[in-house]
Amino acid sequence: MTDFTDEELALDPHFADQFEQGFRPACQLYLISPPTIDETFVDALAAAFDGGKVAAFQLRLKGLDEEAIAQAAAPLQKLCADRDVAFIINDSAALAHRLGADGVHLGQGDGDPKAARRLLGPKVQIGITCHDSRHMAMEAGEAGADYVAFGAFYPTTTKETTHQADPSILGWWTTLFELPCVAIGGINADNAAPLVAAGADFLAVSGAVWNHPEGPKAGVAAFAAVLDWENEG
Ligand SMILES: Cc1ncc(COP(=O)(O)OP(=O)(O)O)c(N)n1
Ligand SMILES: Cc1ncsc1CCOP(=O)(O)O
Ligand SMILES: [Mg+2]
Repeated sequence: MTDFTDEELALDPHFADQFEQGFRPACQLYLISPPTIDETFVDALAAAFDGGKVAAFQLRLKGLDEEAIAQAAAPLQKLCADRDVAFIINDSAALAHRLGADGVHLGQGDGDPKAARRLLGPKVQIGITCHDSRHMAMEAGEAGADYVAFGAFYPTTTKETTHQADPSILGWWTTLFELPCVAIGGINADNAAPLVAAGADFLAVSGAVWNHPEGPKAGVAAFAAVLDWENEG
């Protein structure tokens, strides 16, 4: 891995190209599936979409083989297409390619982003986990990612996490780079405001929606308090 010096951070031509003071769209919701689902989940997902504007949905099913995920994906991918929500596959560029998904999310151990780009072409979104690392985020940008994901910002029971991110990394990223950044980890409607204020382009959320006491529609609707949905037209 390359180590970037402070001078390189300031002068790297690739990143300098991305530096713009222009328009940045308002922060949006990026919904992540529960780690396990059953055949009724498509109804829960439709209810979640009824709660407010969801920009992207990630199918994140842990411990299932590719065939089982592909089967589960079909009705969910159709619903996303009908509701104009980007359909993102977790972990596997090969599966995203097979399904014709709108994107893939890759962790640091989920394969080479450049190989994923070669497989998926320029139109499919590639997101990369960068934990709390500025270095990983810049490498992801250089490798051609469409977004970088930082986290976990808050304690979560959805995934065992070993990295804790501070909101300042979002401010640092958005000041320097145009490439969107995603905040993830234990985010709910009550603790999201500092992440939005720091510059998160997307809030990636699972438990706050699926475990909301009044159901997923209310879980999504609760984010209206922190996301500028009214101004989006
Ligand atoms: C938007 C987003 N950000 C981070 C992750 C975590 O990815 P990874 O580190 O590969 O861990 P798993 O999700 O695979 O357990 C994510 N899925 N989505
Ligand atoms: C997948 C993932 N990666 C880092 S934290 C996390 C879990 C996100 O789920 P929740 O919003 O329930 O904390
Ligand atoms: Mg992964």
